[in-house]
Amino acid sequence: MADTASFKPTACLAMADGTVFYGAGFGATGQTVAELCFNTAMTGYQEIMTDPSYAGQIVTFTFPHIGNTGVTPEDDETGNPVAAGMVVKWDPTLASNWRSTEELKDWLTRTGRIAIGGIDTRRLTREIRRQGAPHVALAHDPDGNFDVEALVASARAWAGLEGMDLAKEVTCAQSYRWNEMRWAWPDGYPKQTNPAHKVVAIDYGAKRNILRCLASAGCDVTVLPATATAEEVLAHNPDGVFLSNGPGDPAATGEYAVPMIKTILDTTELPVFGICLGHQMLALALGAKTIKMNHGHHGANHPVKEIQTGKVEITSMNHGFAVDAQTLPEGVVETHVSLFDGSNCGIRLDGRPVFSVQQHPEASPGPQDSFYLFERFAEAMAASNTVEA
Ligand SMILES: NC(=O)CC[C@H](N)C(=O)O
Repeated sequence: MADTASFKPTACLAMADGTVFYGAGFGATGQTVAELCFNTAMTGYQEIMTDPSYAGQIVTFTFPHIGNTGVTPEDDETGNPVAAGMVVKWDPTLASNWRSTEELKDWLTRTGRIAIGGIDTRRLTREIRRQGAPHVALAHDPDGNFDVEALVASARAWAGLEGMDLAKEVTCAQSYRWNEMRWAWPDGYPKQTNPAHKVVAIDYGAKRNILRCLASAGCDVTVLPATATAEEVLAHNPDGVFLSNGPGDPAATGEYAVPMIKTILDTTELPVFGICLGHQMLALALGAKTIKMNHGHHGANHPVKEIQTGKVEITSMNHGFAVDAQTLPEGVVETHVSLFDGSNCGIRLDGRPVFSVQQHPEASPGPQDSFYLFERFAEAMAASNTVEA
């Protein structure tokens, strides 16, 4: 048995309500303040940590074996981890995978992300559900010196994600082209050499695998920064416009993104497809409202029903806000619904090739049931090109 009497914590997680968890720190030292969420996926901790949608959030992993596949640059959803920190049950498992190029611990240290192990993640998850996405301070000090009152005070002082636009911080600085497709054995990521559709993708914090799925569905993708105007989008003469996932409050990001989306909808007949934050902002542009959820959806096995077909897809989810289906105006149809809590998971504009979903059809990590949505977008672009011709 471990000698608990001599255990000296090297990390501390302090919640705004005064609850404190002690554990063993790893990764970077220092402290950070963020919203705490939990993710139930059994694989893909690297993709989760590098998903830009997690800016401003610390992720509790409910699956206990974290670290066992190490880290490889091939699995990054963007350059570096974006989530503010990591909470796990045990010390990270040593990497045991042929694709791994670095241990999880070393990667977190190198990229400046704080982690805490040795936490009763089941108890913590119940706390997150009870309190509803609590604000927390996470500190890692190898000497174990913590000013707990100051940590609690900084968690209390943090303004929270509501009203926060984080897309501006994680979007690309300049536009770029993308032609890499989905992973295919044994070649890794093949290139799309014969694209059929020109797509402008707005990067509110886009995951690479979304861009890969677009390329795999036959798209030649040009990625533009979050603040791109409708004129800048249309200057590329696209066949369709894609609105990406991203962090923060859709209403705050929508202050500049929604007018752009509205102009595209009002002045063109172009197909538009949105995922997650992109879905929420399309809904705002169509006149609906978004709401903050209690503890959100973060996992890789969330059942979503497509209302028209009754078909259920198992999906990847990562959101803390949702479209309020009660506020959808006439002409906007609810297409998908969460079977966990009935929250809205998809909309379409009646009679137009304009649609979006809350789930992550690119998975990464997670099941690929929803890939058909990329094909649907490609089909919509093919159909609208035929009409023009
Ligand atoms: N994955 C996302 O795009 C997340 C969207 C938004 N930031 C939310 O938390 O709901």
